Amino acid sequence: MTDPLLPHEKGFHVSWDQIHRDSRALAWRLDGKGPDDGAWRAIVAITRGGMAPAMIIARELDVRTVDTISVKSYDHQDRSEATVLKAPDADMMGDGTGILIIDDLVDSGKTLELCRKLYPNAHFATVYAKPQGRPQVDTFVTEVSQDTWIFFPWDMALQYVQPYRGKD
Ligand SMILES: O=P(O)(O)OC[C@H]1O[C@H](OP(=O)(O)OP(=O)(O)O)[C@H](O)[C@@H]1O
Ligand code: HPA
Ligand SMILES: [Mg+2]
Repeated sequence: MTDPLLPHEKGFHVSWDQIHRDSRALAWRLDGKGPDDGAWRAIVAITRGGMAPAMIIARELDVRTVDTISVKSYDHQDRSEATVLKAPDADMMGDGTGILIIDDLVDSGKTLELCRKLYPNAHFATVYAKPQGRPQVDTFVTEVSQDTWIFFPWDMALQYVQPYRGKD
């Protein structure tokens, strides 16, 4: 059966400019919300997707200590069990108090659920959120429907498209 939806109707395509603006908006929401006079002790990016937003947020909030947690949950668009491939510095993390953990998006919530078990007092923030994962995220900017696939600029390239009326 042919799919009734055009590609652009199934996907939410995010440009570099938009991820920059949305990551800045997330930073401004997080500003002054840390436990220590409003300051955050460190930012931890969930690799790989959280790295670009985390860099932008670290710059906006003037946080110089940035670490990573490597979590793998998907092979392309297929979900698998979330596993930690590399943990951040244990002494710095403690139970997560004062740590801002950033990802590009929350979908099923499995990635953040795993990170929350490890660092229960950290603050979890994502740029985008789908409804199923919302309970796992403390702060986000934009919600999209569960059946929308978000395409990030690092996974895309500019290419020619047929005019709309040229399609059959
Ligand atoms: O809420 P969930 O259902 O767990 O999905 C969200 C996670 O999935 C993607 O990462 P992925 O594991 O594909 O790795 P990547 O960031 O390296 O692309 C995305 O960047 C989030 O980290
Ligand atoms: O919608 C998505 N887009 C990109 N990566 C993802 N990983 C889980 N969900 C998504
Ligand atoms: Mg990821």
